[in-house]
Amino acid sequence: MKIQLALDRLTKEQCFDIVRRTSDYIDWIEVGTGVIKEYGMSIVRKMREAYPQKTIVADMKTCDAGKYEAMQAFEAGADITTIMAFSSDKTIQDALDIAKRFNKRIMIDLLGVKDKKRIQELKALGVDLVSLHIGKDMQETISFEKDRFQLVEGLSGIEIAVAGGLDLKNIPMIIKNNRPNILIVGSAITKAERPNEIASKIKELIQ
Ligand SMILES: O=C(CO)[C@H](O)[C@H](O)COP(=O)(O)O
Repeated sequence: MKIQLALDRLTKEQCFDIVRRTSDYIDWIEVGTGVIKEYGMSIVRKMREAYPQKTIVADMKTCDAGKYEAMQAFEAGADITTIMAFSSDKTIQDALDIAKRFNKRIMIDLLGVKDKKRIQELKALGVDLVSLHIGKDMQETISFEKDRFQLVEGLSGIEIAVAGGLDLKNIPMIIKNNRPNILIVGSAITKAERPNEIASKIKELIQ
C-alpha cells in the first residue's frame, strides 16, 4: 500500500516545505489541481527536479483535450496524470494512448460516479488505476462511508486509490476492511502542525 501526499490549497513554498518534511514517509507526491492552476506546469517541473526518485502525480482533473493535457503533464515530468471518469471515452482513450507513448500512467478520478457500469467501461478502455474520491465540498455534507468501496467491489486488474478526508481516525478501518493500493492524504498531513509526525504515523499503520 502506498501513500500519496496531496498538495492542495497551498503556496509553492508550503508545498516544498511539506514535502521536505514528509518525504521519508510518502511514496507519491500529488501536485493538486488548485496548485497547478496557481503555478502552472512549472511547479510540476520543479517537483520533478527536486524529487527525481518519487512518483509525481499531476492532479490535472482533465475532462476534455485528453491528448494535449496528458502531454502537458508528462512533458513537465509527471508520472501520472488524472482524468475525470465522466469524460468522453475518446478523451480517456486519447490520454491512455499518450501515457503508453510516454511510458506513464493515467489515474481516473471517480468523483461523482455512482454506477459500477462506468468502471467496467473504463476497464474495457484499458484503465488500470482509479481513485475513489469524495470531493472537498461533499466532505462537508457526508462523512467517510464504507459504501464508497461498493463501486469497486469484486473488481480485479485495476489499482484502487482512495481520496477525500482520509485521516488517522478512518485510515485504520480502510486498511483493515478495504486494503486499497493507494491512500491519498491531503489536509490531514498538510494542515497538521507537524506534518512529518502524521505522515510517519500513517506509514506505521500501513506497515
Ligand atoms: O483531489 C483532491 C481535491 O479535489 C484531494 O487531493 C483529495 O481530496 C485529498 O485531499 P483531502 O485529504 O484534503 O481530502
